[in-house]
Amino acid sequence: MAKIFQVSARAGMTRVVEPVARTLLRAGVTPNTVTVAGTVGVLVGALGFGARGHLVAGALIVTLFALTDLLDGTMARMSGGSTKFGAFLDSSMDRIADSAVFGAVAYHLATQGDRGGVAAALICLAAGGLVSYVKARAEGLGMTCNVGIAERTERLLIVGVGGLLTGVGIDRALVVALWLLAAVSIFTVGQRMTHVYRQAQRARAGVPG
Ligand SMILES: CCCCCCCC/C=C\CCCCCCCC(=O)OC[C@H](COP(=O)(O)O[C@@H]1[C@H](O)[C@H](OP(=O)(O)O)[C@@H](O)[C@H](O)[C@H]1O)OC(=O)CCCCCCC/C=C\CCCCCCCC
Ligand SMILES: Nc1ccn([C@@H]2O[C@H](COP(=O)(O)O)[C@@H](O)[C@H]2O)c(=O)n1
Ligand SMILES: [Mg+2]
Ligand SMILES: [Mg+2]
Repeated sequence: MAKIFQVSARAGMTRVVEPVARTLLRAGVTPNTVTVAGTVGVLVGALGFGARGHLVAGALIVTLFALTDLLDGTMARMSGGSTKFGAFLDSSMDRIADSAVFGAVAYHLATQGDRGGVAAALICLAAGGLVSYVKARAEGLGMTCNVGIAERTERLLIVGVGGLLTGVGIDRALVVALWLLAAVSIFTVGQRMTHVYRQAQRARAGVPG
């Protein structure tokens, strides 16, 4: 379900993303520059706005710059220049951006004296990092781990919608979204670990694939 959403959302964005990617390439901008600039934009939105309680502005700025994550890969593919370093940079910058988003949310809730909300944000921070780590470790060991209900896009969407709703006055929306996200992130860690366990078992038994 999550995969279907991601694939169709990505397909829908292609018509917008490709012309922008072409224009940037013509202007001499490299995919790595877009990767880094997009992350800096997310940091500004999360730390400069979200952490200070400007939730609507924070969510909109983070959304705008998070979407550039679709642009760098497209630019790399268009220029025939997808690189190992680019893939490494993209994934590493994603972790920095995600940490800033959940760190900012935790900080904001701490300034409100909402200890439960801070706990939820910290669980999301840790569990989201684990979701990505388990995949990276599996891939490093030559396995695949492309599964899970709460991949990066879903995690950002859940916290973004929660932040936006609280920003327009629905007080508990952000904290409810964080507890929901904490639960689905932990579940996703379990899904990914189970997936890797099964692959390792099949490999030990000599089953191909
Ligand atoms: C206090 C302030 C709070 C502010 C919070 C705001 C949060 C932001 C709110 C919403 C943002 C939604 C935008 C989502 C854009 C996400 C873009 C994205 O991630 O695209 C990349 C993704 C493919 O990922 P990559 O291959 O580049 O990265 C992989 C990923 O990092 C993996 O992580 P993992 O899943 O494992 O944890 C790594 O493992 C892997 O190594 C790495 O390569 O793209 C897609 O797959 C599909 C793109 C879907 C496009 C989504 C479109 C969303 C449509 C509209 C967005 C606007 C909605 C507005 C909602 C309201 C928000 C305010
Ligand atoms: N600076 C970059 C960024 C990405 N890539 C390549 O694109 C893949 C990710 O594509 P997205 O559309 O999801 O961003 C990544 O794995 C790299 O192969 C790159 O080469 N340089
Ligand atoms: Mg990208
Ligand atoms: Mg990325």
